[in-house]
Amino acid sequence: MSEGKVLIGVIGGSGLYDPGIFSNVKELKIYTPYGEPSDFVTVGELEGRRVAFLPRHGRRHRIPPHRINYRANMWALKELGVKWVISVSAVGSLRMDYKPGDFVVPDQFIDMTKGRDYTFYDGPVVAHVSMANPFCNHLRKLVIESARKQGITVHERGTYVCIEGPRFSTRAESILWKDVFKADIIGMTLVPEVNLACEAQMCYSTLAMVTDYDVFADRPVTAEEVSKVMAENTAKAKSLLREVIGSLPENPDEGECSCCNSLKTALM
Ligand SMILES: CSC[C@H]1O[C@H](OP(=O)(O)O)[C@H](O)[C@@H]1O
Ligand SMILES: Nc1ncnc2[nH]cnc12
Repeated sequence: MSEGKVLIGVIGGSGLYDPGIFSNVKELKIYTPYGEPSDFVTVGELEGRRVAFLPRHGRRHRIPPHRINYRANMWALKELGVKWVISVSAVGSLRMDYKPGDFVVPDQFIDMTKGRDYTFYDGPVVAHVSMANPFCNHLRKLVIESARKQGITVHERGTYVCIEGPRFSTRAESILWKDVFKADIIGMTLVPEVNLACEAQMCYSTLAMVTDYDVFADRPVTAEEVSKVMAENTAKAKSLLREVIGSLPENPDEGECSCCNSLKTALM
């Protein structure tokens, strides 16, 4: 396979620190204007495509959600030529019918984070990207179809509420997210990854794995529980990634969509 652009990027979340399914693997240290990404980027081949993998918490899960250098991570993927980003995340469920072990492909988010670096456009160039449809619909559809093909339980929609962390929610907060905000799933890492992808004009979809019922349910969630359920389900996540990656176009010009032009109407 020719060296060249890497069109597909995978960001691994809690429990997914190593793709383990690539061949001809190389590890790249990438320097960015924002400092270091969370780890080396592993570039390899899968289903005839060149794919880059980056664990957002670092391989040994050393970086908490509020300390992740999201700008460096997204810059590194863009620098490699990535057009499609599939981000894998562990999430809590805010509804009983989204069960631990199920997958969700969110279509909306609510941002409850407090102090992250949200933009590549800190001035003097200013951009206001649209977040009306924050995820790439083409990529979402591919992820959903791939899950169905593999017989994996997947929920086609969901609003992800992103909290600052690293603590889990109080019971009062959890009930607020669920009953007032009407969010479906909860995590700590979607923002600002999703909006930086948009600013970088990359297509972005999240493959969220439900690891627990959030604390509105009777039992408080623990990090141990999240890791256990994630570990039980990483094989499913990997085979789903293989299916999605194999179904992406080999030619980058195929599948052009509005994500690739998000700056057209955003710059001041
Ligand atoms: C280990 S529990 C909380 C942790 O898991 C999720 O991370 P990720 O989205 O990277 O899988 C959640 O957002 C928290 O960061
Ligand atoms: N219940 C929860 N709250 C926040 N982040 C999570 N990640 C996984 N489960 C979570």
